[in-house]
Amino acid sequence: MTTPIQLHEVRKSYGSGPAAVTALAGLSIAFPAGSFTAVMGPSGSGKSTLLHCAAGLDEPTSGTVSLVGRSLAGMSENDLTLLRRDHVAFVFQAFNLMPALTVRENVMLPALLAGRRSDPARVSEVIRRVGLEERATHRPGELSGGQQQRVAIARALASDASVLFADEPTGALDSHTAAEVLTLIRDLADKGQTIVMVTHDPVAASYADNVVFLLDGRFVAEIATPTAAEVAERLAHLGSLAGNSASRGQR
Ligand SMILES: Nc1ncnc2c1ncn2[C@@H]1O[C@H](COP(=O)(O)OP(=O)(O)OP(=O)(O)O)[C@@H](O)[C@H]1O
Repeated sequence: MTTPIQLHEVRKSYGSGPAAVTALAGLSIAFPAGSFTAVMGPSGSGKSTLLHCAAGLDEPTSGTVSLVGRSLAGMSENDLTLLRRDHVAFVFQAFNLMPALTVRENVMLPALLAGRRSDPARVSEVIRRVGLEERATHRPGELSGGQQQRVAIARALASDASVLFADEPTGALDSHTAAEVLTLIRDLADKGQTIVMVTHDPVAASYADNVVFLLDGRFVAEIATPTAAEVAERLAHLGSLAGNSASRGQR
Protein backbone atom coordinates (compact mmCIF):
# COMPACT_ATOMS: atom_id res chain seq x y z
CA MET A 1 0.00 0.00 0.00
CA THR A 2 1.34 3.48 -0.82
CA THR A 3 1.82 6.09 1.87
CA PRO A 4 0.56 9.45 0.64
CA ILE A 5 1.69 11.44 3.69
CA GLN A 6 5.03 10.80 5.36
CA LEU A 7 7.01 12.88 7.85
CA HIS A 8 10.53 11.83 8.75
CA GLU A 9 12.25 13.34 11.80
CA VAL A 10 10.45 16.61 11.32
CA ARG A 11 11.53 19.36 13.66
CA LYS A 12 9.84 22.74 13.64
CA SER A 13 11.02 25.60 15.81
CA TYR A 14 9.65 29.11 15.92
CA GLY A 15 11.98 31.97 16.80
CA SER A 16 15.57 31.54 17.96
CA GLY A 17 17.73 31.77 21.06
CA PRO A 18 16.25 31.34 24.54
CA ALA A 19 12.79 32.39 23.28
CA ALA A 20 12.67 29.62 20.65
CA VAL A 21 9.63 27.35 20.78
CA THR A 22 9.92 23.77 19.53
CA ALA A 23 6.53 22.83 18.06
CA LEU A 24 7.67 19.50 16.54
CA ALA A 25 10.64 17.72 18.09
CA GLY A 26 11.80 15.25 15.43
CA LEU A 27 8.46 13.67 14.55
CA SER A 28 8.29 10.63 12.25
CA ILE A 29 4.84 9.50 11.21
CA ALA A 30 3.17 8.02 8.12
CA PHE A 31 -0.48 8.07 7.11
CA PRO A 32 -1.35 5.09 4.85
CA ALA A 33 -3.57 5.48 1.78
CA GLY A 34 -7.28 5.43 2.56
CA SER A 35 -6.76 5.77 6.31
CA PHE A 36 -8.67 8.18 8.53
CA THR A 37 -6.46 9.36 11.39
CA ALA A 38 -7.34 11.70 14.23
CA VAL A 39 -4.45 13.69 15.72
CA MET A 40 -4.87 14.56 19.39
CA GLY A 41 -2.83 15.92 22.26
CA PRO A 42 -2.84 18.71 24.82
CA SER A 43 -2.93 22.34 23.71
CA GLY A 44 0.44 23.32 22.24
CA SER A 45 1.53 19.71 21.57
CA GLY A 46 2.08 20.46 17.87
CA LYS A 47 -1.07 19.16 16.18
CA SER A 48 -1.72 22.13 13.89
CA THR A 49 1.98 22.43 13.13
CA LEU A 50 2.00 18.77 12.05
CA LEU A 51 -0.93 19.44 9.73
CA HIS A 52 0.66 22.59 8.28
CA CYS A 53 4.02 20.88 7.68
CA ALA A 54 2.34 17.81 6.14
CA ALA A 55 0.35 20.04 3.76
CA GLY A 56 3.35 22.17 2.79
CA LEU A 57 1.74 25.26 4.35
CA ASP A 58 4.67 25.55 6.73
CA GLU A 59 8.28 24.48 6.20
CA PRO A 60 10.02 22.20 8.73
CA THR A 61 13.21 23.51 10.34
CA SER A 62 14.71 20.08 9.57
CA GLY A 63 13.52 16.65 8.48
CA THR A 64 11.56 15.65 5.39
CA VAL A 65 7.93 15.55 4.32
CA SER A 66 6.53 13.69 1.37
CA LEU A 67 3.03 14.27 0.07
CA VAL A 68 1.39 12.10 -2.60
CA GLY A 69 4.79 10.66 -3.44
CA ARG A 70 6.58 14.01 -3.81
CA SER A 71 9.24 15.31 -1.46
CA LEU A 72 8.33 18.85 -0.38
CA ALA A 73 11.92 19.81 0.45
CA GLY A 74 13.07 22.63 -1.77
CA MET A 75 9.82 22.74 -3.74
CA SER A 76 8.92 26.23 -4.96
CA GLU A 77 5.82 28.01 -3.59
CA ASN A 78 4.31 27.72 -7.04
CA ASP A 79 4.87 23.95 -7.28
CA LEU A 80 3.52 23.51 -3.73
CA THR A 81 0.40 25.44 -4.69
CA LEU A 82 -0.10 23.24 -7.75
CA LEU A 83 0.45 20.06 -5.74
CA ARG A 84 -2.12 21.13 -3.14
CA ARG A 85 -4.54 22.28 -5.81
CA ASP A 86 -4.48 18.92 -7.58
CA HIS A 87 -4.33 16.53 -4.63
CA VAL A 88 -5.31 18.13 -1.33
CA ALA A 89 -8.56 19.38 0.20
CA PHE A 90 -8.87 21.32 3.46
CA VAL A 91 -11.66 21.67 5.99
CA PHE A 92 -10.95 24.15 8.80
CA GLN A 93 -12.87 25.20 11.88
CA ALA A 94 -13.39 28.63 10.34
CA PHE A 95 -15.04 27.18 7.19
CA ASN A 96 -12.92 29.38 4.83
CA LEU A 97 -15.74 30.08 2.41
CA MET A 98 -15.88 33.08 0.09
CA PRO A 99 -18.65 35.32 1.49
CA ALA A 100 -19.54 36.92 -1.84
CA LEU A 101 -20.05 33.59 -3.61
CA THR A 102 -23.09 31.31 -3.41
CA VAL A 103 -22.92 27.77 -1.99
CA ARG A 104 -22.70 26.38 -5.51
CA GLU A 105 -19.94 28.81 -6.53
CA ASN A 106 -17.97 28.02 -3.36
CA VAL A 107 -18.14 24.31 -4.19
CA MET A 108 -16.95 25.00 -7.74
CA LEU A 109 -14.14 27.36 -6.66
CA PRO A 110 -11.22 24.87 -6.47
CA ALA A 111 -11.94 23.67 -10.01
CA LEU A 112 -12.26 27.25 -11.20
CA LEU A 113 -8.92 28.20 -9.63
CA ALA A 114 -7.35 25.13 -11.24
CA GLY A 115 -8.72 26.19 -14.64
CA ARG A 116 -10.90 23.06 -14.84
CA ARG A 117 -14.54 22.95 -15.86
CA SER A 118 -16.88 21.69 -13.14
CA ASP A 119 -19.44 19.11 -14.19
CA PRO A 120 -22.74 20.83 -13.20
CA ALA A 121 -24.44 17.48 -12.47
CA ARG A 122 -21.62 16.44 -10.16
CA VAL A 123 -21.69 19.78 -8.32
CA SER A 124 -25.44 19.35 -7.80
CA GLU A 125 -24.86 15.80 -6.58
CA VAL A 126 -22.31 16.76 -3.89
CA ILE A 127 -24.51 19.65 -2.72
CA ARG A 128 -27.41 17.20 -2.46
CA ARG A 129 -25.24 14.72 -0.56
CA VAL A 130 -24.52 17.27 2.16
CA GLY A 131 -28.24 18.18 2.27
CA LEU A 132 -27.98 21.73 0.95
CA GLU A 133 -29.83 21.50 -2.37
CA GLU A 134 -32.35 24.11 -1.23
CA ARG A 135 -29.53 26.45 -0.20
CA ALA A 136 -27.40 26.21 -3.34
CA THR A 137 -27.97 29.85 -4.31
CA HIS A 138 -27.52 31.23 -0.79
CA ARG A 139 -24.38 32.96 0.44
CA PRO A 140 -22.42 31.68 3.49
CA GLY A 141 -23.64 34.57 5.67
CA GLU A 142 -27.20 33.26 5.25
CA LEU A 143 -26.31 29.78 6.56
CA SER A 144 -25.84 28.30 10.02
CA GLY A 145 -22.37 27.18 11.16
CA GLY A 146 -23.19 23.54 10.47
CA GLN A 147 -24.48 24.37 7.01
CA GLN A 148 -21.32 26.37 6.25
CA GLN A 149 -19.17 23.42 7.31
CA ARG A 150 -21.23 21.18 5.03
CA VAL A 151 -20.41 23.56 2.15
CA ALA A 152 -16.70 23.14 2.99
CA ILE A 153 -17.17 19.35 2.94
CA ALA A 154 -19.06 19.51 -0.37
CA ARG A 155 -16.11 21.48 -1.75
CA ALA A 156 -13.73 18.74 -0.54
CA LEU A 157 -16.01 16.10 -2.12
CA ALA A 158 -16.19 17.94 -5.44
CA SER A 159 -12.42 18.39 -5.61
CA ASP A 160 -11.67 14.64 -5.85
CA ALA A 161 -8.52 15.28 -3.83
CA SER A 162 -6.80 12.12 -2.63
CA VAL A 163 -5.82 13.73 0.70
CA LEU A 164 -8.00 15.72 3.11
CA PHE A 165 -6.60 17.74 6.02
CA ALA A 166 -9.17 18.79 8.60
CA ASP A 167 -8.27 21.09 11.52
CA GLU A 168 -10.99 21.08 14.21
CA PRO A 169 -13.72 20.67 11.58
CA THR A 170 -16.43 20.32 14.23
CA GLY A 171 -14.99 22.80 16.74
CA ALA A 172 -17.67 25.39 16.06
CA LEU A 173 -20.62 22.99 15.76
CA ASP A 174 -23.21 21.60 18.18
CA SER A 175 -23.00 17.86 18.81
CA HIS A 176 -25.85 16.91 16.46
CA THR A 177 -24.44 18.91 13.53
CA ALA A 178 -20.93 17.69 14.37
CA ALA A 179 -22.16 14.09 14.06
CA GLU A 180 -23.58 14.82 10.59
CA VAL A 181 -20.32 16.41 9.45
CA LEU A 182 -18.23 13.55 10.87
CA THR A 183 -20.42 11.00 9.10
CA LEU A 184 -19.72 12.81 5.82
CA ILE A 185 -15.96 12.80 6.54
CA ARG A 186 -16.17 9.10 7.43
CA ASP A 187 -17.86 8.48 4.04
CA LEU A 188 -14.95 10.20 2.30
CA ALA A 189 -12.51 7.85 4.05
CA ASP A 190 -14.62 4.85 3.11
CA LYS A 191 -14.36 5.97 -0.53
CA GLY A 192 -10.56 5.89 -0.29
CA GLN A 193 -9.54 9.45 0.60
CA THR A 194 -6.66 9.70 3.09
CA ILE A 195 -7.80 11.88 5.96
CA VAL A 196 -5.87 13.54 8.78
CA MET A 197 -8.07 15.36 11.28
CA VAL A 198 -6.88 17.41 14.23
CA THR A 199 -9.44 17.43 17.01
CA HIS A 200 -9.82 17.97 20.75
CA ASP A 201 -13.04 15.97 20.84
CA PRO A 202 -12.85 12.24 21.77
CA VAL A 203 -16.24 11.64 20.11
CA ALA A 204 -14.98 13.16 16.84
CA ALA A 205 -11.81 11.05 17.11
CA SER A 206 -13.90 7.88 17.50
CA TYR A 207 -15.01 8.23 13.86
CA ALA A 208 -11.38 7.68 12.75
CA ASP A 209 -9.63 4.36 12.09
CA ASN A 210 -6.75 5.39 14.25
CA VAL A 211 -5.91 8.09 16.81
CA VAL A 212 -2.34 9.33 17.25
CA PHE A 213 -1.38 11.33 20.32
CA LEU A 214 1.25 14.06 20.45
CA LEU A 215 2.96 15.47 23.51
CA ASP A 216 5.58 18.23 23.34
CA GLY A 217 5.93 17.80 19.56
CA ARG A 218 6.49 14.04 19.74
CA PHE A 219 4.39 11.02 18.86
CA VAL A 220 3.64 9.26 22.16
CA ALA A 221 0.74 6.84 21.65
CA GLU A 222 -1.76 5.42 19.22
CA ILE A 223 -5.17 3.75 19.47
CA ALA A 224 -6.63 1.71 16.59
CA THR A 225 -10.43 1.49 16.16
CA PRO A 226 -10.87 3.92 19.05
CA THR A 227 -13.87 4.42 21.28
CA ALA A 228 -14.58 7.89 22.66
CA ALA A 229 -14.08 6.62 26.22
CA GLU A 230 -10.63 5.14 25.47
CA VAL A 231 -9.58 8.35 23.76
CA ALA A 232 -10.83 10.56 26.60
CA GLU A 233 -8.97 8.46 29.16
CA ARG A 234 -5.67 8.60 27.24
CA LEU A 235 -6.06 12.32 26.66
CA ALA A 236 -6.64 13.01 30.36
CA HIS A 237 -3.47 11.07 31.16
CA LEU A 238 -1.45 13.05 28.59
CA GLY A 239 -2.92 16.30 29.89
CA SER A 240 -1.53 15.56 33.32
CA LEU A 241 1.90 14.74 31.81
CA ALA A 242 1.84 18.01 29.83
CA GLY A 243 1.12 19.89 33.04
CA ASN A 244 4.10 18.20 34.71
CA SER A 245 6.52 18.99 31.89
CA ALA A 246 5.35 22.64 31.81
CA SER A 247 6.00 23.05 35.53
CA ARG A 248 9.39 21.29 35.22
CA GLY A 249 10.27 23.80 32.49
CA GLN A 250 9.61 26.70 34.84
CA ARG A 251 12.01 25.58 37.50
N1 LIG B 1 3.71 31.00 14.22
C1 LIG B 1 4.14 30.65 15.43
N2 LIG B 1 5.07 31.39 16.08
C2 LIG B 1 5.54 31.03 17.29
N3 LIG B 1 5.14 29.93 17.96
C3 LIG B 1 4.22 29.16 17.37
C4 LIG B 1 3.67 29.47 16.09
N4 LIG B 1 2.78 28.51 15.76
C5 LIG B 1 2.76 27.63 16.78
N5 LIG B 1 3.62 28.03 17.75
C6 LIG B 1 3.91 27.31 19.02
O1 LIG B 1 4.21 25.97 18.71
C7 LIG B 1 3.63 25.09 19.67
C8 LIG B 1 2.72 24.10 18.96
O2 LIG B 1 1.60 24.82 18.40
P1 LIG B 1 0.40 24.09 17.65
O3 LIG B 1 -0.54 25.17 17.21
O4 LIG B 1 0.95 23.18 16.62
O5 LIG B 1 -0.23 23.24 18.82
P2 LIG B 1 -1.63 22.51 18.88
O6 LIG B 1 -1.38 21.17 19.49
O7 LIG B 1 -2.31 22.56 17.57
O8 LIG B 1 -2.38 23.43 19.95
P3 LIG B 1 -3.93 23.75 20.17
O9 LIG B 1 -4.56 22.46 20.56
O10 LIG B 1 -3.91 24.74 21.30
O11 LIG B 1 -4.46 24.32 18.89
C9 LIG B 1 2.90 25.98 20.68
O12 LIG B 1 3.77 26.18 21.79
C10 LIG B 1 2.69 27.26 19.93
O13 LIG B 1 2.64 28.37 20.81
